[in-house]
Amino acid sequence: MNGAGRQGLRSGAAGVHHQRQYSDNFLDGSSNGNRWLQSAGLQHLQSSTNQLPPLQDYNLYGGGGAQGGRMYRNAQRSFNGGTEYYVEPSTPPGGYRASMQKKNGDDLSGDFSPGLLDLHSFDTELLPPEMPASNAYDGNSLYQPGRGRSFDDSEPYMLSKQTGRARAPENILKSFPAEKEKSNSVAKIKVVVRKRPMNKKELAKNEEDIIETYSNSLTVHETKLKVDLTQYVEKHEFVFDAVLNEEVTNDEVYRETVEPIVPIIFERTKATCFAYGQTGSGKTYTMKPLPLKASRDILRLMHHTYRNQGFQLFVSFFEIYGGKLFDLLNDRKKLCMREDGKQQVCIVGLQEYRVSDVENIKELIEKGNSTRSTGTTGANEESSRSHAILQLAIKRSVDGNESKPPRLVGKLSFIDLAGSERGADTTDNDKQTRIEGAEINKSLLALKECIRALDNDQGHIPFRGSKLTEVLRDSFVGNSRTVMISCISPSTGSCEHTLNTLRYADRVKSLSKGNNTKKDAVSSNFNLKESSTVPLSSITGSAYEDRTTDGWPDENEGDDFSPPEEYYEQVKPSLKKNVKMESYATTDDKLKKPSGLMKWKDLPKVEPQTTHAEDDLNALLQEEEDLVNAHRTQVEETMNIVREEMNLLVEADQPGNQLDDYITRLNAILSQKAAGILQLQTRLAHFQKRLKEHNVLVSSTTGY
Ligand SMILES: Nc1ncnc2c1ncn2[C@@H]1O[C@H](COP(=O)(O)OP(=O)(O)OP(=O)(O)O)[C@@H](O)[C@H]1O
Repeated sequence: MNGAGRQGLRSGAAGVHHQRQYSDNFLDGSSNGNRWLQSAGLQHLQSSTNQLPPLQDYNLYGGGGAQGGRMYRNAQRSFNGGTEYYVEPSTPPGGYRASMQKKNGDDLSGDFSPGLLDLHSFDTELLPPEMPASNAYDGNSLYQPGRGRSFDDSEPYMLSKQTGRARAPENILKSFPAEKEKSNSVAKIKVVVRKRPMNKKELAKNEEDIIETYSNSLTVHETKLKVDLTQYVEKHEFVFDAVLNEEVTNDEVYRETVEPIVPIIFERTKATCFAYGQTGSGKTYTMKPLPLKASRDILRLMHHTYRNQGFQLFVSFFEIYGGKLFDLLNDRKKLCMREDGKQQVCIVGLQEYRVSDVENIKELIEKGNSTRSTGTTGANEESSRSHAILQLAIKRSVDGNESKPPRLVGKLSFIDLAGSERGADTTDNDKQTRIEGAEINKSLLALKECIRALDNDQGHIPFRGSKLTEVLRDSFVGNSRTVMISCISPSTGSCEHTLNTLRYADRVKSLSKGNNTKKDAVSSNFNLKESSTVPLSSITGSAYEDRTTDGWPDENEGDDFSPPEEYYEQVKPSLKKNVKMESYATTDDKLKKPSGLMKWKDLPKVEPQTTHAEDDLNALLQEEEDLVNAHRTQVEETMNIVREEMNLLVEADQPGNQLDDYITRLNAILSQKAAGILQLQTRLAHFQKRLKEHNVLVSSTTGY
């Protein structure tokens, strides 16, 4: 990984070379900075400071061709013609109405005039909470197509065209027992981790599964080298709202993440669900089924709980690539984002479709996916540099008036983020790659900041941090919910990226009020002894063979993705016999760690021979890391403060600006700045003192 290795520590007296990998800088795009601490009485220390984030990169913007995109690239067009459906694009103010029919698999590219989706004028403004019942109308009648199939309330809904099976409304309603109560209990921010199974390549390379999962926590077992070159395992523990292991199906993922927020988007809530993680960790696999499942539930609610209340469902799908927007439901038409006088975001030209049955939605999602994939060169390298955003908007006509455009009630946005490790590519020699890496960095950083602001009910939300957060602006104001799914790969080779992903998730979680996140055990505990004495035999691996050419079972084959029985019989018979559950407290049976192979048994079980000197050095290293982390946080905060100051200056220039208000806010900003600097200075002084205590001399010169 670029920008990973950061420092080493040399113990002169012992004559040994002690190295630790820092892997926390993917967000900063820091390059291969090196720092060498040389232990005291032993040698002096030389430090270089190039590990700081290249701040100027945050200003890089734009660039990028139009070939991004890979979301759901494995999507198959399972819809086989023969089904007629009707899709209505959104009706912009004073605009047009277009309809589209599909028969026998005809292409979807209808004659759509580009719509102007003005999020401010009629979209972001939410309806008042209550609408008089007398004004309610049946939204379906408004767009009842002449031909094609639309939802008819009188018929048993959810009649599957493929199977012809109808589901009884009572059963369906069971899934939403008490929407209102549910909504109150939905956390503002939910951080869920999903671990994917080992794939064929990893198995072929004899890689090990280093992630142990419990119901809401996990442990990463990182294999490291001790000073005497013996291996040991360092444990990193994390706690999240939920941890979903490799046996968890997409259905269960949906139930854990999105299902609880579906009912509350009828209650004027905007919710965002995004997947995050390194390339190949399962973001697309995880995100792909969610919008369809959510739409299905939304339609159920619309046609039962909220029957005849005039709700309508709209779909749009676009991607951000290199800071530019492309409409995935309109031949990758380039879109532009504008801000009006009231600082409301408009995505000019974004096509939005009104949908009334699940098949419509499925078609649109598949169309978007295929547009996305055909827009790429087919190389994953390129595709994982774009963010894909699918939005489901619930609208309602004002006073049942058909001539007026419907107003937004709530919105559910699904975001398949670019591979997180891409953000580290800012050192790449290729300018374009660097720009993209910087944009991804910016997006991830800005997303975290927005979530932080959101959860703290902060007045100022740093949307402008990136294109992604600007686009999602209206999802971060008012009543909103965020679900983050961190996708991780299980294998040894991905350890560093996995830790990065988990640390990012951990930060997001720790921003949340009332979080219960335990810190990464290693970052707060440098007890080498403890991490060395992990009972290696307790680590179980689980893997099973994939069935397709790209190393995975076909993700479209259904949600159930469990290891085939024959895998145990033919591929790893030992797995079945060696099943051994360690006595981990697991509250939820279905999330229990699957039985698996005892791993790392070949690894020498070295008793750590840590000396006092080594402990001291490790302690110093840890403190050094803490200092750098604190510095990083302080830089992030300074950037926010500077943005706030700039806003304040802009406001100060406005006629009629209140001097009192300006003075108060400036005072607050300056105090905040001073407090941040003071805090860092104190920490630095403490670290210097510790270095002195251990006779570590810090030299500012380059020589040893
Ligand atoms: N939980 C899972 N169970 C089975 N297969 C999975 C799982 N997660 C991911 N896969 C498979 O792993 C491969 C990579 O997953 P996916 O394309 O979703 O990764 P990604 O994180 O979206 O990568 P990129 O950022 O490059 O797009 C795919 O073949 C997918 O089917």
